[in-house]
Amino acid sequence: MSTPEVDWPALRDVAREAMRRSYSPYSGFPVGAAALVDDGRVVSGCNVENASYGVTLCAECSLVSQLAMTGGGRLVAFACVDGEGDCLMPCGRCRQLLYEFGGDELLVDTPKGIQPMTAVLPQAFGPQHLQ
Ligand SMILES: O=c1ccn([C@H]2C[C@H](O)[C@@H](CO)O2)c(=O)[nH]1
Ligand SMILES: [Zn+2]
Repeated sequence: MSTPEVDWPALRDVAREAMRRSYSPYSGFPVGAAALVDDGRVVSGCNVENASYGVTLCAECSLVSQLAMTGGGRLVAFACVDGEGDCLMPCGRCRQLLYEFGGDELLVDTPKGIQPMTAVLPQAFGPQHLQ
């Protein structure tokens, strides 16, 4: 899929649905994430917090778990929303997490428009560096 057809409004809606499943009693900051997979599947996730705050899982963690558990594949488009349903940038750790499964071509919904991972995580470290 070189220039993937992405239904961004639909992907954002899936992220908003996922956000409603958030377990975030400590921050009060629910997050939902959704991604299109190269076989047409859509995977999603929400943040899951913990009384030991640092153990918290970002929404992207649950998304990549769902990716693996539903058959793997490559991420081609990603959207993340906050509790208002507005576009949210993934944290630094999650950019790395997404890079593993989407690489440079992964398209990310940002407040500045749709951007490739090369803009979201420039000069990324990835599996290619372990060769
Ligand atoms: O990329 C991000 C950034 C933050 N959060 C969550 C973690 C925490 O539960 C809350 C506040 O940081 O937002 C995510 O799920 N993804
Ligand atoms: Zn994160």
